[in-house]
Amino acid sequence: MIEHLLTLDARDPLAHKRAEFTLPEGVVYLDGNSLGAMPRAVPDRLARVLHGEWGEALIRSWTAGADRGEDWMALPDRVAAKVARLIGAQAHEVAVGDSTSVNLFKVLAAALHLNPDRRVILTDAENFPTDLYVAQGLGELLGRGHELRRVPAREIAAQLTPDVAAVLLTEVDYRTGERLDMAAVTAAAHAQGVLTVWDLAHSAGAFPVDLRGAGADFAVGCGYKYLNGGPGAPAFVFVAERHLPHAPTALSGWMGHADPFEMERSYRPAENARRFVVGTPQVLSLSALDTALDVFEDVNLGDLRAKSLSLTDTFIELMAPLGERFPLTLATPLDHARRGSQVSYRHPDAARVMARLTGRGIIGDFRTPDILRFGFTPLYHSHLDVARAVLGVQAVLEEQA
Ligand SMILES: Cc1ncc(COP(=O)(O)O)c(C=O)c1O
Ligand SMILES: Nc1ccccc1C(=O)C[C@H](N)C(=O)O
Repeated sequence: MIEHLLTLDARDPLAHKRAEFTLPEGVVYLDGNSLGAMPRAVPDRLARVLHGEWGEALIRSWTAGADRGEDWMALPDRVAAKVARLIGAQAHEVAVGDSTSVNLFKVLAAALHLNPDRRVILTDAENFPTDLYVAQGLGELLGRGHELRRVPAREIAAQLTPDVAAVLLTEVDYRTGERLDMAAVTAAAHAQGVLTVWDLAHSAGAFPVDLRGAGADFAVGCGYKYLNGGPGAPAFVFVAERHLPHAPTALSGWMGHADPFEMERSYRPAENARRFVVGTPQVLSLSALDTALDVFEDVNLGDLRAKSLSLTDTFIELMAPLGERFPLTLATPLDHARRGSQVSYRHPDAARVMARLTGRGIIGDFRTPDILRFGFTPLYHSHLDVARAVLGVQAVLEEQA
């Protein structure tokens, strides 16, 4: 078996990418779906921004290099263009800034505005909490009788009734790693006059996303997971070109204005998705994300997906014998089309198992109530790492038995 894994690693077209990350010795880091590892080039970039651009050039950095598009003002747009490639969007459909939660509020507000005669936001009952809270809060704030209707993900297509304004879904479930069929759900929603809002937190950078191909209306996602932008990295927002002229910005700030330094008395939004940038761009964290995204520059996204599936297949295969000896139940679909880039198991004592695994340097996540979650990152994992992780799980389960 080990020979087979070594052969897979020897043939891995992405093997060289690992050297572009800083990872601690002796750790198998299976938590890039919560906080991605640090790309090696980030500290130097931040040092340049801190000492040169902030320390020396000071206020001039907002506009210095504008002719080459290197000014701080254009930084959100440069980062947006890099994200666009990873999510199958055009650069002018993407904006970067704020958090995923805040961006969710903006696009959901726009979607509800574009579908004014309907009052239901349909969502997966098990959606990530922030998605549920933002939708609930926005509905209450609007004070027009909006209802957040939570149904099991599998029933979404059957629940697209004429009262539904928007469907809010996370493409890859944060607990089980189950991936929804974005194109099919979007087509079904559109057939019923429903707009779609996709949360790509566990998709962007994990595999190629095709928002345009799917015909999606709106999307958001995190900068700090598979995009490796660092803790609290700015998030992204996608608005399909056809909605841009009509999509209102619930938070209309001066940095989303068509010409911020004109200081006009009334708001005139930028024509592109830049209108969804609200206030002053977070230059330090945007710079880290900008450099982190360069890691993807020479990456073929088909290779990324193929390797992700090979890693998760290998993990599932090597874990199978443990499932016969211990109370472990696979929670992730075997079907490739329904899988993201993580594998999860249910275990009655999952919290303790994960604490012990972490103690051994196998870092994954426990998710309430009983989920052991292992995130695989095709840019910095080898098949040998997968085997090390399984040996760690075996040791912990044997210790606990
Ligand atoms: C599906 C999903 N949406 C959103 C978030 C996070 O949103 P924020 O970055 O605003 O905390 C996460 C993880 O924290 C997530 O898993
Ligand atoms: N942003 C965080 C801050 C602190 C701890 C975890 C997170 C996560 O991102 C969790 C992740 N969304 C998850 O799917 O579990």
